[in-house]
Amino acid sequence: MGLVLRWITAGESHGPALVSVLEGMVAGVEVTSEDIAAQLARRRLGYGRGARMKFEADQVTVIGGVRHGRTLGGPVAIEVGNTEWPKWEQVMSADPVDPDVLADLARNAPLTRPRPGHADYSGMLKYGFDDARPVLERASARETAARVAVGTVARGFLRQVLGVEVLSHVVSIGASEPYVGPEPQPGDLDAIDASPVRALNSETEQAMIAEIEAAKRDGDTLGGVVEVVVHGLPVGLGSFVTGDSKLDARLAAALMGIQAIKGVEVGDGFETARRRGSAAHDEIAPGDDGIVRSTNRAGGLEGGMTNGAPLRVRAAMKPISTVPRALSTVDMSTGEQAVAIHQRSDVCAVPAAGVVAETMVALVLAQATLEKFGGDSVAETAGNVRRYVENVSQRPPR
Ligand SMILES: Cc1cc2nc3c(=O)[nH]c(=O)nc-3n(C[C@H](O)[C@H](O)[C@H](O)COP(=O)(O)O)c2cc1C
Ligand SMILES: C=C(O[C@@H]1CC(C(=O)O)=C[C@@H](OP(=O)(O)O)[C@H]1O)C(=O)O
Repeated sequence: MGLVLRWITAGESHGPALVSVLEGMVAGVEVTSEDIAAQLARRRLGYGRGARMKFEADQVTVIGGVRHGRTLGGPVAIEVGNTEWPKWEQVMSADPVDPDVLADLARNAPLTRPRPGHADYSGMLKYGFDDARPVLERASARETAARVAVGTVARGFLRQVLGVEVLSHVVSIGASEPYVGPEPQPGDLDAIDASPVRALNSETEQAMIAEIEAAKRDGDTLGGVVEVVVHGLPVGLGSFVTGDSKLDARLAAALMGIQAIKGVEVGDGFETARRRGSAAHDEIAPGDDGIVRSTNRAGGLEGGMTNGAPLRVRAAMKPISTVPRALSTVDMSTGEQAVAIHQRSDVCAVPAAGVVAETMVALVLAQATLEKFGGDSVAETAGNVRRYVENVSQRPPR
């Protein structure tokens, strides 16, 4: 399947910068460096993040594809500078480094003890490295900053052509009781962002904070579950005709592509598998203004297509792999039992993962929107959307 919208990132966690390119975006999407910086700032927040979030800043430079606050139709390229770079210049230099300096670096900071739960072990074997540095630098979730940068353009596009906002909230952290209640509305996003754990209500928020505090005290780490919700999508994004055009498949792949995401649920997900069919689907009834459904167990997706109900997908994040209470491993240079390195790390990054999950959903939805409606400018795509929405009849025949 040829994809009309593509994105790619490059860069290492402690390199000079991360870069991302978004190809296939129409002209006329309103986006500024401030908009990108604001999304990057949301990704840095959250109770339980580690020291690096405090002393490092994301420096945004739009390299191409945008002029006077609007996209031009060509590839959009964004750089997110790592302000920590001066301290890492020798360790991460792209050019050969003096062999004595290199030997010194290896002696003082040998990364020969792969950390369980990270890419270290398989990456060292696969690429033939005797050191985990070249693996962890790219495997690090620092890379998600570059995704959030181009995702800001996708969010602007969705807002302008479909009038939708992509939002998320944290459902649970560790063993905290999952949030149960009405799904968030676009107007709730500011309040969610103001919550230190991006929770929808204060009761779940307190339970989540308590979980993080307890894990921190025990030298441990946590994962959790986030939910992404989009209201107001038109019917028919994605398709049932092939497996790889199904929107649920594409959303799942995009969410699973986020570091540490180990499970994805669409709508009621795994809970649906426990129900009988009569209590698992969303019955259809005629309403005054088109058809109505009294439930949304499917999370707005049937047959790989949006069905007009709010889109609702969840992603489960495993606990942070770099556990302060060091895990057992093997020193690859000696073959001896050892403990994994721990210098610093997040206790919990679930609130940040929610912002990254929003980003991935926004990118996939922008891709599916461009596939269905085409166009080279916001005006053209929005016009195509308007004609379709006017013509598509959701009314049952009378
Ligand atoms: C926003 C975010 C922040 C993360 N921060 C850390 C961290 O500080 N320490 C850590 O060990 N893992 C962190 N991770 C997870 C690892 O990057 C990830 O588990 C690792 O690269 C292995 O990949 P996998 O879990 O997808 O198999 C973070 C993930 C995300 C999404
Ligand atoms: C830098 C970010 O996240 C990092 C993701 C990460 C990991 O292993 O994934 C490990 C930590 O970095 P370090 O090992 O340098 O302390 C996090 O701070 C970021 O999100 O901007």
